[in-house]
Parts: sequence; C-alpha cells; structure tokens
Amino acid sequence: MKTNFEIAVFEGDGIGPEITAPTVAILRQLAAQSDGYDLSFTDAPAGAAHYAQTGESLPAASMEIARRSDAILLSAMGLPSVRYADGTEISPQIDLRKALTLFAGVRPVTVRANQRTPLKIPEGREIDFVLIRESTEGLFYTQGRGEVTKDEARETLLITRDISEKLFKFAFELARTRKETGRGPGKVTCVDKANVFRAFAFFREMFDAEAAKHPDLAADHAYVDATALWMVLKPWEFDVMVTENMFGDILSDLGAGLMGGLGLAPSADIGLEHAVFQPCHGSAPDIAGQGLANPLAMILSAAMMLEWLGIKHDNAAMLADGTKLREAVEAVVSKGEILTRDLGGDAGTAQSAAAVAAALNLS
Ligand SMILES: NC(=O)C1=CN([C@@H]2O[C@H](COP(=O)(O)OP(=O)(O)OC[C@H]3O[C@@H](n4cnc5c(N)ncnc54)[C@H](O)[C@@H]3O)[C@@H](O)[C@H]2O)C=CC1
Ligand SMILES: CC(C)CC(=O)C(=O)O
Ligand SMILES: [Mg+2]
Repeated sequence: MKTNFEIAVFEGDGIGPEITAPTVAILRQLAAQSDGYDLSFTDAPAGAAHYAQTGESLPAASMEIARRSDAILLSAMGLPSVRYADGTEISPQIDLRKALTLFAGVRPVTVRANQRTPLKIPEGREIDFVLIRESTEGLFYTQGRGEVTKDEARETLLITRDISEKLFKFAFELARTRKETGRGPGKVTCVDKANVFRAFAFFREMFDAEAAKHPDLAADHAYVDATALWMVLKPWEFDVMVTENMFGDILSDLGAGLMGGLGLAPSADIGLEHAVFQPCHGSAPDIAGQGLANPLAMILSAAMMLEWLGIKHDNAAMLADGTKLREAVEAVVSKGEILTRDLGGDAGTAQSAAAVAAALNLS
C-alpha cells in the first residue's frame, strides 16, 4: 500500500487561489501515477480576506490542520487594504513561522543557461546558491508589538542562542549535502552587520563555533551591505549564505531579481518538525483575478516540499518526483516558449502550469 501524506493548503489572498489550484492539480497527478506515495489535501482558511470576513486571520482550526499535516503548502497572504487595529498588515504567515518554530527560511537562487536575468553571466558560470533567512526572530521579533509614541518608535532585534545554533547547524548540513551532490563547493557565508551591532557580533560568534565543528567545509563572513553588492557583481561565488530575518527578507527579493523576477523564486520555512512551502512573493493584488500570475514559484515550492518529504521519510519516489518537478519548471523556463508576462512572455497562469504538466508528460 502507498504511504499517504497529508498536506495542509493555505490558498491565501490575491493571486493565491489562482496559483494554488494548478499547483495542487499537478501534485495530485504526480501522486496518482506514483507507486511510492499518495497525497491528500486539506484546505486551511486564513489570511487578509478571511480576516475581513470573520475577524480572524489564522483560525485555531486552520492552525490545527497545519500542526497535524505532514507538510504545509501556502501561496501568499496579506492585502495592503486589510489591517489590524494597530495599523500593521495582516500577516498570519509570520505567525505560522513563529508558532511552528520554522527557523530556517530556505530561498534558493538559481539561474540556468538561457534563463532571462538582468546580469551578464560569464561563459561557463551559473548562479546556484541558497540563502537561508532566519524566519522567527531578528528584527521581526516585535512584529505588530513595537512601541510607538507621538515622538518615537522602537522595535527589537532579537537573536537567541537556541535558534541561532539550530540555524547554523542547518546551514552547514545543507552545505555538506550540496557538496556531496556536486551542487556547491561546501561553503557557508554568515551575512551580518557585526561591525555595528552587538547582536550581530553574538550571531557571528555562534556561527564561528558551528563552523569549527565542520573542518571539511569552508566558512566566511560578509556584511549585509557588501553582500548586496556581491550578489549583483559575482553571485556565482556564493554557495550557502545564512542571515537574520529582515536582511534575508530583503536579500531574497534581490535574489529573485537575479532570477528574472519573483515569479521564479521558491522558498521553504523549515523547523525540526514542521515545514511551510511557499513562493517568496506576496499576494500581487495588482494582477489578482486576471489569470496573469506566474505559478512557477509556487510549483517550485511544491517541488521543494516533495524533496523535503522524500528525504524526511526516506521515500525515494517522492524525492525523485520533487526533482522531476523542479527540472520540468527549469526546462519550461529555459525553452522560453511559454512564459507569463513577468518573464517577458504572453502566457496566462493556466498555460504556464499546463506547460509544466506537459513537460512531465502528465497531459
Ligand atoms: N510571504 C507572503 O505571504 C508575502 C506577502 N506579502 C504581502 O503581499 C501584498 C502585496 O505586496 P507587494 O509588496 O506588492 O509584493 P508582491 O510580491 O505581491 O508583488 C510585487 C510585484 O511583483 C509582482 N508579482 C509577484 N508575484 C508574482 C507572480 N507570481 N506572477 C507575476 N507577478 C508577480 C506583482 O504583480 C508586483 O508587481 C502585501 O499585502 C504584502 O504584505 C508580500 C511579500 C510576501
Ligand atoms: C509579510 C512579509 C514579511 C512576508 C515576506 O515578505 C516574505 O516572506 O518574504
Ligand atoms: Mg519578502
């Protein structure tokens, strides 16, 4: 009998439902034709539109679905027009990361041959690095709870030993896996601002302590401002970079820019037990409801989910399907015939997803 895995689905706001439906359809087809695993999906209502209707952004019942599932698939949440009473935007995806302690925000940045990029990449080079953004603390710690008076506003940047140690262990383990599978040289770069903030000197100390446990891997440091520069001038020199929450939020959109846009940037927020898979982009209200959204970042996030589940549960079929799905997206992008408008094409969401299904021989 095939092992069944339960997936919680947060279709979210804006373009969320439009990119979730074709992604789940592809996953259903992959599972249906596999002998090695099955998938079942449970919808979990949450987000800005849900808040506007019910007064709840992340209902307890949806949290329960997330907790009991094997993995969580999420599109994007938030709408600029829907805010909590304190004026901040509805952001249950951040609550989810904190509640499930999903400290490792894994954001791969890859540019393959023929892929549109604003950079001029030297012959024989490819961009292939992973940005790990700490996802539960840092400058997001006081999210919605900062102190604001008439004359000043304060937020707290929190770095804890517990989370940092887990984060750096994760980063070095990922670098080792990449080295063993030929994807990277085995190097981890700690990105911080240790020249100015004591919190980052502390962050760096714990990084160095973890680095000392991995003599087979290289480790170095870079300040976040210089990292933004190097990401544009020679991004092919990075392998795994690990950084604080806010720095990672900003640098991962820069990484998405290198890939040709947010529509190609997947991500995963991973903890010791749970994981959420969602694109780096937001709910794109400017194009919502028009069938124009690029579904590829969401489909790539689903591929990361299959790979993560496959490794976690030692399920070779699932791991292989995750890799197949990622490669199918890469093939569609590299061919360049069926692309959404954000990537310079004229295809809609449905055509783009259908091209991936066709590359997988699903239809
Ligand atoms: N992880 C999440 O759930 C995130 C949620 N947000 C929320 O999303 C809302 C909109 O935020 P923005 O700053 O506008 O960021 P955004 O990522 O939604 O959009 C930025 C630009 O990229 C385009 N874009 C994004 N995803 C696309 C896709 N799949 N296909 C084609 N074009 C795409 C949009 O049309 C827009 O022009 C806000 O409420 C924000 O808080 C923003 C970032 C991440
Ligand atoms: C609401 C945002 C903090 C989410 C975001 O920008 C992200 O996950 O990259
Ligand atoms: Mg972001």
